[in-house]
Amino acid sequence: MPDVFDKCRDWETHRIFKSAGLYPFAPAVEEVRSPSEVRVGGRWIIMAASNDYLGLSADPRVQEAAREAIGTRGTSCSGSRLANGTHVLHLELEERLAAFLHREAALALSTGYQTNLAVSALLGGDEVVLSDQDNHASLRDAVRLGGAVERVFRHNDMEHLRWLLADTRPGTGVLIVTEGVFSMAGDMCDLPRITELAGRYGARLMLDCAHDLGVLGAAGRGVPELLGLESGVDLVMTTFSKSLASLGGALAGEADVIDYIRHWASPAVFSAAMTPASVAAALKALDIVESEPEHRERVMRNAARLREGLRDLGYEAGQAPTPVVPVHVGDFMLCLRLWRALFDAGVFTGAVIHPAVRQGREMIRISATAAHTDAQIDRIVEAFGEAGRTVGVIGSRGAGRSRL
Ligand SMILES: Cc1ncc(COP(=O)(O)O)c(C=O)c1O
Repeated sequence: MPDVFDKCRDWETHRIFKSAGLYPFAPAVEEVRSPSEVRVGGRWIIMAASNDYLGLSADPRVQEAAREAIGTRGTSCSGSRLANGTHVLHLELEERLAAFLHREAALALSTGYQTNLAVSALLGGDEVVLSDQDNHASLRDAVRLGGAVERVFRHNDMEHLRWLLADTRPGTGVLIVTEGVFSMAGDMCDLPRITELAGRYGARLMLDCAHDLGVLGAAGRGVPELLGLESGVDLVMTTFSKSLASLGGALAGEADVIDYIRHWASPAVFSAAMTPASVAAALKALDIVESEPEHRERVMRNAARLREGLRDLGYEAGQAPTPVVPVHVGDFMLCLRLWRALFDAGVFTGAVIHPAVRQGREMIRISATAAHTDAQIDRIVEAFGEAGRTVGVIGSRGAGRSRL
């Protein structure tokens, strides 16, 4: 009989990563001086891969809120939300989020991944989900868990989406699922067209705002606020692990829908509630998002400075004004070599390879944060110059010589 463990013993990616000195896949952080400076392998280097966009994980107010919650409520809720795990803090966070997002209700779960999985409660065999090709794995997994039919449209291809809507049997419930800011390439969905199509065909729209909440829009409510299209989105999802400097996630929408998910979603029913420290940190970070727009302004300035510097070197660094700056490489080994050269030059970026992206779409992903100083942004750019020349992805004179 074949051994189900056999495949684990000698798989190619594993071998490549080990030989590149990248085991287990990314180096472990030993100490954190700030969200933009960490010690790895005994060296202080610039962190350019963290999704702590507003730099709030280092904010003394957020840290104190987490400490206080541990002091008064302990380290764990030790039970699911439907059993003993709901504390008044969870309810406060849900009420605050619902009010912030101008929705009737919200449900907070222990990770963003689980939050997306919880949408499976809405998705039975009779429903069809129309999903962008570049959607996060958790959104794709939710459809599988629920058992709905998934039809994938080419990334941001609105004509393909329109065709799929027109091709769906009349009377079928349809949920369009996409992301405000796409997690890897940092581009935005075409929300004006999507909301128009959803309205025209009577489909519901769910938007994953993991990477835009707290960052985009005058008040930080993400892409729907930025584009003035909040009423066109039926279900908003966000995580707390990025701008809100914590761990967890939330769905916000109509009260009946949120209650239904709360009761029927396995990830909500069969998993422990967010820890008190995570809830308290997210609540405090939300206060800061609501009252201090300067952090948003700073991260967007840093992202623009980074993009401009990379373009001057000859890199194509994404078009959208978001904190996620992608450097497309398009080759697995080249991506790892560039990542390694950047790391050796003192910059910790994200090597984005399959399965995080489709094969051939490999990239180095940089996250700008409000914590980066101008000097750090300039050093990141400089490192891309050095590393790019070492690996041969840009020419010796930089601009205009890029092979990317
Ligand atoms: C678009 C998107 N949705 C959901 C998630 C899952 O969130 P979390 O990591 O907080 O579980 C992520 C995380 O990377 C993401 O990028």
